[in-house]
Amino acid sequence: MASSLVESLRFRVPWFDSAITPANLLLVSLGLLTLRQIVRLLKIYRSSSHFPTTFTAFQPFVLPGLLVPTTSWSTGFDWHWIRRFQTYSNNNNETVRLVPLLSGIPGLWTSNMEIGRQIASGGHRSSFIKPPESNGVFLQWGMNLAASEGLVWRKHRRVVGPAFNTELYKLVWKKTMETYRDMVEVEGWKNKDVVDIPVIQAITLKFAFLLISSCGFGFPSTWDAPPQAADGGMPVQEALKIVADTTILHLVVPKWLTYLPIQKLKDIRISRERLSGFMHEQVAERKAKVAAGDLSADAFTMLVKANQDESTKYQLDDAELIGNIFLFMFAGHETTAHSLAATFGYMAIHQDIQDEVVEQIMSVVGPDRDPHFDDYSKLDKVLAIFYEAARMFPAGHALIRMAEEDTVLTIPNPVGEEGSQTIPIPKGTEIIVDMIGVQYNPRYFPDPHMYKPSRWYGLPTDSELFTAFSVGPRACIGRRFATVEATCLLALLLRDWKVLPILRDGETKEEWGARIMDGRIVITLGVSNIPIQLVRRTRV
Ligand code: HEM
Repeated sequence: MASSLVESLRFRVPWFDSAITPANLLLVSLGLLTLRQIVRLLKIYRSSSHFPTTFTAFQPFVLPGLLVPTTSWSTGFDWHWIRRFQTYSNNNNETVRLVPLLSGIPGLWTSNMEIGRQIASGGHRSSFIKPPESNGVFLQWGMNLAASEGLVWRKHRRVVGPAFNTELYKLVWKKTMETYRDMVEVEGWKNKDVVDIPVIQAITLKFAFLLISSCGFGFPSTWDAPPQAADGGMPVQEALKIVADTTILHLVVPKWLTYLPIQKLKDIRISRERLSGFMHEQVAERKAKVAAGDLSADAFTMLVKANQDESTKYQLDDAELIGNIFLFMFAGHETTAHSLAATFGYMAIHQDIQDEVVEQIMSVVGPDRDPHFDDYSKLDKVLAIFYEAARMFPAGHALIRMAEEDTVLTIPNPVGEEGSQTIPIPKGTEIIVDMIGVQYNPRYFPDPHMYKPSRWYGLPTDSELFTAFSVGPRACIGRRFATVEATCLLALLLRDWKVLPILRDGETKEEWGARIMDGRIVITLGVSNIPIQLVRRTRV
């Protein structure tokens, strides 16, 4: 059939033979692909016409949109933070369609968590997946829980799930206490009554890093510089720090550049080589220890144990085990540190809330004894100040998904109207659960712009009413790790110190708050640099 068509064309079109060149075939194929893409985009565009449209120059989160700041005509990577009070209220809808005119594809952005639940809560049968291109940052060490989908995700979840257990959380509690004491000693706060901290993030980032190092990787870690390696090479703790700090750089720097005699670039390669060798040795060592029943409670050992306990069909290989351990570093380090920093910022502004929380710490723990892991669930006001800061600055600010097949969404009617509507969603539609939009949605939070930890008082610790860790099977597996660490650190620090803002001349606390408590997105959402002062509390 095809050959007779070619023959008849050859007969009727004299220049036919000379027209079939590789270049022309390539052009025609490209044309057909472009046409297919246009038809697909039109289908997505038409099907989402249910929602109000915001036009923009570029799609955010994708080059060149990533490089263009948010302005009135363009949505940069932080547009959902900058326009958090306008996007949904101006459109009178909890979901909007963002249509890029110059580059990118149209996408839906929603601030409604019932829609979010349908899209992002996952499980292995979901019609929505994370677009593969959004997983680059997670995939530098091996397949893992966050980057996988479907049955592969289920396999990872079966092994990773049991590693997050009470023994691990007790270890987090213990290491938080040790690290706090170590920090006070090394920073020289022990003999001071007033400590000025120009950027609290320098402290919280280091703290969260050491906690992941010790409780995730099982590395001995101290607030002081890491001990020198016996072989004179780069200490593994230092290698881990460089790896954590250069994640993005490693994605964009070509490998050959890391062979140039520029120390910073060389370090990217050397730290990775050092850690890779070390981690493979560690897997072997831990397998032997687990087999001998010699267990420590860090997530790495627990992961190896959970893997050994699985039937062979579901076991992860060494690269996948290592991929998951590094995932804990990427997913759990900055997120926890930023949320802690925001908590300190709000404590500095709200002395009344700080006093109320210290009262609870005193009544549960008392003035002198070490807090116990059993105190965790009783310190609900301490957890609440962390939750409320994490609500106002949700570190995981956007859950990006794509429809893997033609499907439907149930859209709840506006507040005050019963019922919902079902709308079709064609394959390929990108939907973003705007976690900033969700956390500032008045449907869920009256006065969403106000810091009110009392919203969370008395809430069971794992309640899904708190949504900044996401919800459902695909919610944050490190939630309890983060909240146990935060509760213990805040209880210790607030019991010893009063947190105050470092004000400029003539500045009020409110002005300080307006100047300082602004969002900054570098992969995760955090607050801009927060300067605080600690003043030792006098005990009566
Ligand atoms: C305040 C701190 C944290 C916040 C706000 C946070 C937030 C989130 C959110 C919103 C998700 C869902 C992402 C998505 O579906 O696209 C997530 C997933 C995840 N988080 Fe966290 N996280 C925090 C701390 C941690 C910690 C401490 C760890 C590990 C020790 C961790 C490990 C993970 C992992 C492994 C996933 C992927 C789960 C899966 O795909 O099944 N997170 N986190």
